[in-house]
Amino acid sequence: MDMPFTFINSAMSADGKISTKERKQVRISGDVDFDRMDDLRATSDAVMVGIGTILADDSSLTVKSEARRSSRKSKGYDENPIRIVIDSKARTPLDADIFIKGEGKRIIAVSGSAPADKVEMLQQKALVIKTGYEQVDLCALMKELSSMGIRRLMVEGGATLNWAMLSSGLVDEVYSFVGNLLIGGTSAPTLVGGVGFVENDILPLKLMSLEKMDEGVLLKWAVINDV
Ligand SMILES: NC(=O)C1=CN([C@@H]2O[C@H](COP(=O)(O)OP(=O)(O)OC[C@H]3O[C@@H](n4cnc5c(N)ncnc54)[C@H](OP(=O)(O)O)[C@@H]3O)[C@@H](O)[C@H]2O)C=CC1
Ligand SMILES: Nc1nc(O)c(N)c(N[C@@H]2O[C@H](COP(=O)(O)O)[C@@H](O)[C@H]2O)n1
Repeated sequence: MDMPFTFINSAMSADGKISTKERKQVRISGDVDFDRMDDLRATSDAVMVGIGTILADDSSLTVKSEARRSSRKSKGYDENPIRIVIDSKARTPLDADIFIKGEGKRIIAVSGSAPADKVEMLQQKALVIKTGYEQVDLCALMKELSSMGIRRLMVEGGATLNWAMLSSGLVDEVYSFVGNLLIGGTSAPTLVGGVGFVENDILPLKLMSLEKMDEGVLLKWAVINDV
């Protein structure tokens, strides 16, 4: 089965950090990059984040531009792409902005380790898809998303989900805005977290484009998965 075309979009500091050591959201992008991100959301079938990002940032993942929302509507789509949270243990708060803000479908991807009562509560707010035992089985989930008609998937982090998707060979492209600031801190999350690759398994990239944007640089990379 064809997997969705999947890209990661992220903003990082000049030292590769995507937030602070307290995992607090930092404004790294300028207005132009935020607008570019909004356009990516508006042109995607679904936007995915990890539960760490929901708990840290309370992201709504909505399309901010009214014109883009109207354009989606006029084509018969919901105003916002399907919003997906990767949340093995069903920890997504019921009052999270992702449920409160904006119209459109939500998917909470849980695993067999999610408590039944929490799953039941989430089912009142979203479609709940269960894969895997302890953690969400991302490959199985991606197949299911594909069977639902999701062709273009935007992954918005954070570090742990980025690692899990990349190390499972599920990402086609990575778009990284590099901003004009240094965050520092060994424990501050970087673009890709997780356990990391050993030397023989390091994932190669091909540079697609490089563009000066706001006070930083936008890098677009293709992931070479088949080496
Ligand atoms: N600058 C930027 O562009 C962005 C920055 N961020 C920042 O990133 C930080 C959050 O990143 P992080 O803490 O890494 O959290 P993530 O958002 O990456 O979520 C990670 C969690 O996903 C869950 N998960 C479920 N299934 C899997 C799986 N198969 N593999 C891996 N994880 C899985 C795990 O929790 P469980 O086991 O409970 O399911 C895991 O802890 C915040 O500080 C946020 O501000 C986030 C997005 C964009
Ligand atoms: N692209 C980008 N640039 C930055 O400077 C950022 N701080 C982020 N952060 C992520 O943007 C998302 C916020 O979404 P909503 O505005 O709530 O819809 C969230 O995922 C942040 O972590 N991104």
